[in-house]
Amino acid sequence: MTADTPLLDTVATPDDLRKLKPEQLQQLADELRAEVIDAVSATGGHLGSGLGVVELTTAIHYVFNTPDDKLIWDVGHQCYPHKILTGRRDRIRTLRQKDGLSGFTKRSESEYDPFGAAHAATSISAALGMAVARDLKKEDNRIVAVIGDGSMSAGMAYEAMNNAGDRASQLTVILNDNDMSIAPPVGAMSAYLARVASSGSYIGFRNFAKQLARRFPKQLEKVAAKAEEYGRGMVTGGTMFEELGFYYVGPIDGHNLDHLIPVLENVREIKDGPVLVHVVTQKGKGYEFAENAGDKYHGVAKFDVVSGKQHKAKGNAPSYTSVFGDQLVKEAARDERIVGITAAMPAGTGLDKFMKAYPARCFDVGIAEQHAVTFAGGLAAEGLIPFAAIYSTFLQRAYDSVVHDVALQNLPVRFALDRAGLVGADGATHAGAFDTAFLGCLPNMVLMAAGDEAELVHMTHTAARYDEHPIAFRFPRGEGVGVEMPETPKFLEIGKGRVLKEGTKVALLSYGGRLNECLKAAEMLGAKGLSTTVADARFAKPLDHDLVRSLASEHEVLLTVEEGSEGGFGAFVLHFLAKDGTLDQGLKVRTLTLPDRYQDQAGPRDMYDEARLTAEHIASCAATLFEGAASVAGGVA
Ligand SMILES: Cc1ncc(C[n+]2csc(CCOP(=O)(O)OP(=O)(O)O)c2C)c(N)n1
Ligand SMILES: CC(=O)[C@@H](O)[C@H](O)COP(=O)(O)O
Ligand SMILES: [Mg+2]
Repeated sequence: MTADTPLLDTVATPDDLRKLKPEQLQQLADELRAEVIDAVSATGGHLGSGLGVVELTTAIHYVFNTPDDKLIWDVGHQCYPHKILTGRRDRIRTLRQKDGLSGFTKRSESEYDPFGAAHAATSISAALGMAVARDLKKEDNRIVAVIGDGSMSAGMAYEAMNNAGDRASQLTVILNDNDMSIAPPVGAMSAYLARVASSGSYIGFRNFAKQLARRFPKQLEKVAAKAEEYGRGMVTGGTMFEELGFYYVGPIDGHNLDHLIPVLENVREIKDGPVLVHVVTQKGKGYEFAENAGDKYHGVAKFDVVSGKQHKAKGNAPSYTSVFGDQLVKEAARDERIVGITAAMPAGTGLDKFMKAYPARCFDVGIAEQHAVTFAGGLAAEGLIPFAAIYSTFLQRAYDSVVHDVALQNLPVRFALDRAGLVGADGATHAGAFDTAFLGCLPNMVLMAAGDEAELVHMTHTAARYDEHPIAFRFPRGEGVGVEMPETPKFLEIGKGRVLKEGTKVALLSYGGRLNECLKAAEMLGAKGLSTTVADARFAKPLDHDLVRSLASEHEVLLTVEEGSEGGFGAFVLHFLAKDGTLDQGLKVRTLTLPDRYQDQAGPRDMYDEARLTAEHIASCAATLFEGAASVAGGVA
């Protein structure tokens, strides 16, 4: 450890923290901040959000009796200071690495993480569930949820507040308002919070304590309470939360421990009903390079602490994200009906380029995937050509919108599904594992997966011109494989794959980003005398029946290979072969998919190795089958 942290060195758990005097807490917070910066400089990860909640984390653990009192972080990307204070400091430099600490809160990791997260806006619902469970069990602990202003743009937060505001259960929601999401925040709610935060000076804790004394424990008369509510609303602007049934407190300077601690101490005494504490913080606080950066160092590579310079590896090929973003801009120049939609991820999805080129045609709807999809449905219904660019994992949020609002009505929404397959350091919560399985069962959907970055150009072009059905195309995180890029994009024939290499004994049928591994596996098999065909299915739906049939009938072994879960492409191929009668003729067929479990974070290569989806594993599976074994050791069933 390089940071000088004499006080922090005495704090292994919140119990130690609670033995400190209040006047020692700022020093502790300063040391904690230095430790976070130092650790993340060595691991990379989410930095700005954690730096912004150093004082808040310190204050919460000081005031609340964690882990008996339950602390639930929304998303969990800001939880590194929390991990350091809750017995995990000795492993903090293993963050996001194989066998190391998760980058998010995780139940299996610590009793101080009562609810796992990584997707936004789950905290209030989970906290309310815990509060109600506590009441039913007649226990007496406190439940605290911390949610960011960006995550407050998600519908689930309001569904939860609507439910909580109607109940008498103790629940504290801390709104951590740093006026930032991943990108600058958007929407009317964000504007409202900005107005509240700037509407007057931060509420002093003395003033606040007086308010509390007036309201608790003796309930005010209904009319008097109403009057007080509106009076406070005019001063602080928190009326909206009050209308939802929350007792609103704030805004409070979230970096001022002298304010935070007494306010939280008072809030801790409130035993009836939900309270919302609005704290204002600065993302990246205390590290000038983060404070000054446009993205506030939301997510960083390893970096040099003194210069702030990140060690970003120079790619050998363009990233899939940038290939998609560039091609969409080209398509948009040709057809002004093309519009783009992102749910708070303009840079991550590559739509930032489109947004810059066509600001009036690009919509950041906030962290609202469900709305994004139905909104795209509305655009499509009126004849526009919407591209909903959403990470595979976040589309999970929007499943009914895809089914009910798009597929069932056969509206030609284009889904650009980035981060398909394993993503590395973000681990299981962010793996794009399931989209082929959950989209492929829907009538009307057309599904494509890009085998390389040139294919992604063609698929973006194809999606832009195809309007018979909703169409989704998936592509991996990170850089492409380095293939030559096409000068002119092609319109791909719907439901037709291609053969890249012809052989006679083994057929490898790839769907998506494992294509290059299949080509390498074919070389390995060739060296063993097993002549191998490699085909790229391009489409999971409609499936290329002629291609599948010919691969099945002209080879002794057929492997399907995909970066997706069971129940996806391989299952569709097997289903077709079974219906077609081809399976009755002695073909040896295996479906290579991600394993049927959630894989912890590691480098992507290691994760694919563990999933047995590298060239070596593919070749070994085929060779073993060819030699007559029924399955491959380790269990590709
Ligand atoms: C459902 C979902 N959509 C998108 C994301 C990606 N994402 C992670 S953090 C984040 C911004 C969160 O902003 P906020 O809650 O204000 O936290 P801050 O980083 O500002 O502390 C987004 C969009 C996600 N984790 N979950
Ligand atoms: C916490 C979160 O959901 C995002 O910050 C995510 O980690 C970004 O992932 P990418 O780095 O793949 O864009
Ligand atoms: Mg924020």
